[in-house]
Amino acid sequence: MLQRVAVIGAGAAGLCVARHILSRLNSFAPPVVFELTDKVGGTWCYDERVGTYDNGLPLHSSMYRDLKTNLPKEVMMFPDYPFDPKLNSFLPHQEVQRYLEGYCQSYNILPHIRFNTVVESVKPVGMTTEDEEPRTTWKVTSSDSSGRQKTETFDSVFVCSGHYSHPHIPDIPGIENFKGKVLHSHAYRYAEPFSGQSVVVLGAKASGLDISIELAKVGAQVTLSHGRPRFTFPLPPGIQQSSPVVAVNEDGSIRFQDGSVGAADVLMFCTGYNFKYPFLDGAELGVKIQDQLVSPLYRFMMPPAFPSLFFIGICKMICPFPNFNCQVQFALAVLDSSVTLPSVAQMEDEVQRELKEKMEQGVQQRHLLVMEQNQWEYCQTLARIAGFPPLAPVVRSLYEEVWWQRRVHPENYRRLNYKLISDTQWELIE
Ligand SMILES: Cc1cc2nc3c(=O)[nH]c(=O)nc-3n(C[C@H](O)[C@H](O)[C@H](O)COP(=O)(O)OP(=O)(O)OC[C@H]3O[C@@H](n4cnc5c(N)ncnc54)[C@H](O)[C@@H]3O)c2cc1C
Repeated sequence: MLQRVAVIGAGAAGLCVARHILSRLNSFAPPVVFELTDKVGGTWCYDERVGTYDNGLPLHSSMYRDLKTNLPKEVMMFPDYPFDPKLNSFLPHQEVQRYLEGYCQSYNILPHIRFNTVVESVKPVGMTTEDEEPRTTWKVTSSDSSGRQKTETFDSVFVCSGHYSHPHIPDIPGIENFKGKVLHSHAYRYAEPFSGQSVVVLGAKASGLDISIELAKVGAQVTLSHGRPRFTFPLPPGIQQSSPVVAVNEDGSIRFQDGSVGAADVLMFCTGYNFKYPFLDGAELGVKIQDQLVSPLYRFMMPPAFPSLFFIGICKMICPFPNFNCQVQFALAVLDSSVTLPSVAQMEDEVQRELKEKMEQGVQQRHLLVMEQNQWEYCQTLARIAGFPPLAPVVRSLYEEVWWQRRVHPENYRRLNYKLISDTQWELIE
């Protein structure tokens, strides 16, 4: 019997699931992709509004107007679907959106997407038939734009709802005393309104650094406050670094970790996002869903007790599209039984052992889903077990080159253009 798969979200991850299911129609029925907005692309759909949509749901995308990709298209692409070769390596967000629309068209995914439809609940249901092993099916309840609710049954569910939508705001004692504007990068769209203002940007990862540079360009005085080693590369004029903000004093002034005190018009939190899956009951799945961690997940995808529910793209600091592509192929190999999983107890043990090892190495709980260097071996392992082609070594080497360029020239690295010349080599082009 063909398996019925529900996909939550039509961003890059959900589209990737649909694309691979549609190429395996001997084992799977065409997927049902639920998408709460009226567009594909998720994160890459720029929306000038902030706050909520007309239907009152919170806005999903955290995209800002002038964002350019921080990965070159040569490594960012799905390995089986290149970007237009005429484009530069680093792209404005509109080009990524166009790319995802093209992907959708090429694999004829559009007819399988139910737009303006929000998944409200996903529940496992035990099912036993006479001639089969007991297995789980899933009841998925969704509601469309006219509020009509529908519950349908699926054999598996792919959670592709993204994790850059729910702002993480660290607890800062006295923040209620701050007299200026407080916002999170989720609600940042462009720099002009901050011209001439003093802005303390909290956090210096990708968004913190990029937004600081945008703000400085329009004449804001930026204090980039972070707990990382002080950056030694030149920052543009208008940006100074400081230690983390530890409190806001009663008079509204800001206290930093090194004891200094400052004033600002704006506090801009570039402090990342929380995991939130309002349609899942973690306890029922044996999974703890915390702000910064979802665990245990076998191979960073499946709750051990429910290996027909898959989280795609949950890890941080990865090369997203290639990573999704590996996870999806692995997950489908599990579903069509070309991969046999260990027992539930063994999967649980393995995840707990890995978590324990990381904590013993000093990894903080909120960083347990950060993959960074381990992502390549992870993808390699998925490919080996499920028998699909591994990522070409050039993806890693160019990714690492760009990573280094970004650290040294955060303002200028996007001017470079690259060309892949083989599976193992790239070159810099004029
Ligand atoms: C500011 C910013 C810059 C980035 N820059 C880069 C970059 O340069 N290069 C790169 O490779 N990656 C970048 N990323 C990472 C980016 O998030 C991933 O590349 C990728 O787009 C994530 O895709 P996704 O499908 O997992 O999630 P999303 O793109 O977030 O898609 C999730 C989809 O699920 C839908 N959805 C959510 N909940 C429900 C529900 N209950 N029911 C139905 N639908 C639902 C949403 O509407 C959305 O369409 C960036 C991220 C951000 C936030």
